[in-house]
Amino acid sequence: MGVSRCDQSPHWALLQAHFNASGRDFDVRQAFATEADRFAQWSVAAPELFLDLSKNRIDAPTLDLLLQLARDCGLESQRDALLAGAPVNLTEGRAVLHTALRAPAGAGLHSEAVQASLSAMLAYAESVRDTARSGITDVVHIGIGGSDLGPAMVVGALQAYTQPGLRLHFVSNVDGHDLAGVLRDLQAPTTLFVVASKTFTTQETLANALSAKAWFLAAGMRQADVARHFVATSSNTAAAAAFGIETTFGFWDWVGGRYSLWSVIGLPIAIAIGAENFRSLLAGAHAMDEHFAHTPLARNAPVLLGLLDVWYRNFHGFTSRSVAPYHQGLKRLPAYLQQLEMESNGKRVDLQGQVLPYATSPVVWGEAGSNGQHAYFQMLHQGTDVIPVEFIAVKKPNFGPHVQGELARGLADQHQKLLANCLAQSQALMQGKSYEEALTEQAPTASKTLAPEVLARHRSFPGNRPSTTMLLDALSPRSLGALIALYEHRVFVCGALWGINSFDQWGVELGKALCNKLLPRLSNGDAGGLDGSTAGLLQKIL
Ligand SMILES: O=P(O)(O)OC[C@H]1O[C@](O)(CO)[C@@H](O)[C@@H]1O
Repeated sequence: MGVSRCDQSPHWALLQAHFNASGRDFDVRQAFATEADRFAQWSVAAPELFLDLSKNRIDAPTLDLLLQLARDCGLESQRDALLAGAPVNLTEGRAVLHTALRAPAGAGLHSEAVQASLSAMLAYAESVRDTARSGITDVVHIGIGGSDLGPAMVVGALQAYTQPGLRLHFVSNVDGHDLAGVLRDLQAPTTLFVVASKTFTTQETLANALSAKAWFLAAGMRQADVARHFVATSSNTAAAAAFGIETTFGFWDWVGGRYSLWSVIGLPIAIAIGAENFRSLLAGAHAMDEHFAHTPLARNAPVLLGLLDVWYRNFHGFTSRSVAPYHQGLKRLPAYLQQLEMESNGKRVDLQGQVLPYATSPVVWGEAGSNGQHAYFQMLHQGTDVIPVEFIAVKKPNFGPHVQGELARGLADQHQKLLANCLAQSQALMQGKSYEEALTEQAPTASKTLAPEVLARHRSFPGNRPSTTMLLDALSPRSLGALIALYEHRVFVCGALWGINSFDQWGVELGKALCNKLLPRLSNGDAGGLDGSTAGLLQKIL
């Protein structure tokens, strides 16, 4: 049966009944005790990564119902429509075709245009990388949201693949401290600015670009130099030209902002890691696209993750999910995922505009491990909320060619510690520590005067806290491409079941409009007609 929303499927009610009967009390520890092959049953090999779902509150009957729910919602036909370029972004009347950007030459939609755009962008990136000829030592990428987070996250993750002597900087915030901090150590003659904005109307980006240009000219450069030192990436080439930028790498309206790192918006990535590595990034993502398109739902990694998200959000009522990448290079991944997931699925009406009676996007948050362990993991282990955690571990480190000898041995040892920490955290979340165990334990730092029973209650852990572990062999352009595409498709799966448009972002418009109205008041001091709080704050600022 085909329904446009998950709650219209009979399996929605069946899932609720199943949750009430057994799902609520599901204990992962018991599941491991009774299912000898639980790890094998609940792990999946997908391109470039291995997914261990076994520490989640899931069993075969639950998955079966979730799969039936997905089929009722037409997940496969919705996926096929997305990949075929149907206008699935209903409210903007657009196709959503980031997958076409990573299809091999000759395959995929718009292939000719995509390959031409890619080749031009990569050729330019290579010319910048030829620092002896280009004279460029620093590239400042100016953009925000989807025109910043993806490139910044990928460049950070692939540091080991970057070229010495060519530094990438990312400026996004309208707060001038961001640009000022970056410009402090730069020289105008050796700096290239890339102004990235799909619409080329974004306040933050245009303000930073104007200030960057003013700094450039004030440093003794001529107007004629601007052409060589400022380029743009945008789907609004006319606006970029009107802004005074001669060279713009264009792209299409069917590339959503938060899905745009695969397009010319990825220029800083290509400058950082080179054309060949950029193509590997695309190839890794394409491999995941193929997995998503052709693997049966029950073994399809993004589908399984998406179904688990629905199970946790709509039945268990978990309000957030924490992402813990155990690789310092992935420290910006949580921020990137916040836009990908929360801008995509932070919606409250269905495709017909009807208010939804169920929850959609969870809060997504996190920090690189092991740092997070010393900040918020206390709450994950003993707090009152259950928050599923997603661990990302990388088997082999790659510190770069400068790491040799004793340092290499020391850092390899640190990597073992990192992996042990990662495994230990998911183990501790699941295992917990019973009151009885805590009672029998000696804790050297514990109070000697407090009753042991009271102490044991403070020192016990409930356990049964769910987690997923994603394992990558190495953090390479290819594996990172696959990882990002996995997340993109998982977000799509959730949106498809929830019956929402995952590809618009009207929710950010109101704040933008009000900001434009407030801006002159900060100069003229007029607080007339404002609400009491905003008027009061304005007067305090002035
Ligand atoms: O690339 P642009 O057009 O400057 O937009 C930047 C970002 O602003 C948003 O429109 C809203 O925050 C995002 O969707 C987008 O990624």
